[in-house]
Amino acid sequence: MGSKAVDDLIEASSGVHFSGFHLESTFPSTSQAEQPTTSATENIKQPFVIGVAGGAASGKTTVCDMIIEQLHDQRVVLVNQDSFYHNLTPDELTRVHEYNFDHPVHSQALIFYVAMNYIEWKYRSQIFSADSDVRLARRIKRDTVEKGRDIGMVLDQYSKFVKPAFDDFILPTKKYADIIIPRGGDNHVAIDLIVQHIRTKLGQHDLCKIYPNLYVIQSTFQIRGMHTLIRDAQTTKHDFVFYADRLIRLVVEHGLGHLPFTEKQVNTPTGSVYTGVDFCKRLCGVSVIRSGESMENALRACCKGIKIGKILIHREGDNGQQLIYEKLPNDISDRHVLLLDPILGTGNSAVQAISLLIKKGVPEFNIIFLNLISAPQGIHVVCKRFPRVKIVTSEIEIGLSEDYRVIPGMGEFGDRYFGTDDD
Ligand SMILES: Nc1nc2c(ncn2[C@@H]2O[C@H](COP(=O)(O)OP(=O)(O)OP(=O)(O)O)[C@@H](O)[C@H]2O)c(=O)[nH]1
Ligand SMILES: O=P(O)(O)OC[C@H]1O[C@H](OP(=O)(O)OP(=O)(O)O)[C@H](O)[C@@H]1O
Ligand SMILES: O=c1cc[nH]c(=O)[nH]1
Repeated sequence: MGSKAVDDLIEASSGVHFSGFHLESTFPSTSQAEQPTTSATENIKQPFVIGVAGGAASGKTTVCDMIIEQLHDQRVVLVNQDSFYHNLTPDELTRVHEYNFDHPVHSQALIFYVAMNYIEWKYRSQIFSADSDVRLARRIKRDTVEKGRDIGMVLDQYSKFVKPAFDDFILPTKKYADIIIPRGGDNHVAIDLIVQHIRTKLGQHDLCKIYPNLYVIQSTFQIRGMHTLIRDAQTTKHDFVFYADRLIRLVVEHGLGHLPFTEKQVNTPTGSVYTGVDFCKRLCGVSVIRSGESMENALRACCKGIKIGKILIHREGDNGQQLIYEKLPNDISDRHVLLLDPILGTGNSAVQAISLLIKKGVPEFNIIFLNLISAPQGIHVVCKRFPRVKIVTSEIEIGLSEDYRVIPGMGEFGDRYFGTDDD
């Protein structure tokens, strides 16, 4: 079963097993997402499988592609039954028009067909286009125009194999469907609802429940307004810096709130005693050059005279992370470290930076990583590897694009903040 679909599935989910019907991947189940645990690595092994069925050319692939595109989540993959056909023997190839591709027994897709009927799916969805005429018309068009087949053969195959197989194997499964999508890819409302549902199941909205060390600052319309401005491609550099600075200041203040404190009493001018707390003394900042440097002023404005170290990581594509430069306080291992970088994308830069801090003797639980926006992928990577590092962010994103840009994101933060973009 070394098909590309299975390879994609294995590649997309680290630690995946594919044996028989048992898939093990990194998808969190809802029940797990609802129960925070202390070990973030323990609770993310359950697969979430959606079975999709429907007549030939009803739009299954189209709908699945649309859902996957909207989800922007590398954890979501399509396992297409078409990838599981047996190779035809030379004898079968000579009589290919007599071969019933639509009968499940003639392909390894049988296991999926059986699974569809007998396994207790997390969720079954079924797609039916408005009627069989539409499907037949689409099939004729696809097979003659795209595959160059003769129309007589297409109709012959339809009446001999496609229609009976639909009646025998597909239509009876309709009663098990949780959702029926009329009009396939044209049904944007149904697709949008399914996308929202999967997002919830994947915990994209609620990563804080999976990872107790992830803190997203409480959103207000002011904060949403600032995000709207910095994400808008039309925003001028001047405004981008102004609103990014405002947001950074909020994130920094929130991050400082996670430092330990000691109780302190003071006498007020009225002669009364006020019982409060004393700020944590042993701390420093570390900025990831260069975007992280945009957060230094806010940290200095909040913590008078704070020491700030620097780390430069060179990034080539997704994998070429390389530590180029570091200058850190000598006594960093005795300090709480506020790690500064406005963007958490794949998490590779953050992993490099945090690994260096740990190598320098900083305890993992003394590191607070401050950023403006975080992609779920980066959160998973950092939280799994360093479950005791705190991440403070102002918004969680939808995901990453194929070239590892944060989506919806705000483009190249460093270029927009420091004015080195082309415009
Ligand atoms: N107009 C229109 N065409 C669609 C729609 N959905 C799918 N199609 C077209 O119908 C054809 C078949 O769609 P697919 O998504 O490949 O259907 P499928 O159910 O995966 O097909 P099989 O793999 O043959 O079972 C393609 O040429 C699509 O472009 C739709 O909602 N409206
Ligand atoms: O999570 P990752 O996928 O590693 O991406 C995040 C990194 O990308 C950005 O820097 P960038 O490489 O754009 O450099 P810059 O700060 O110099 O603009 C950001 O400041 C992070 O360091
Ligand atoms: O989307 C991204 C990803 C990395 N760095 C950025 O500035 N933006």
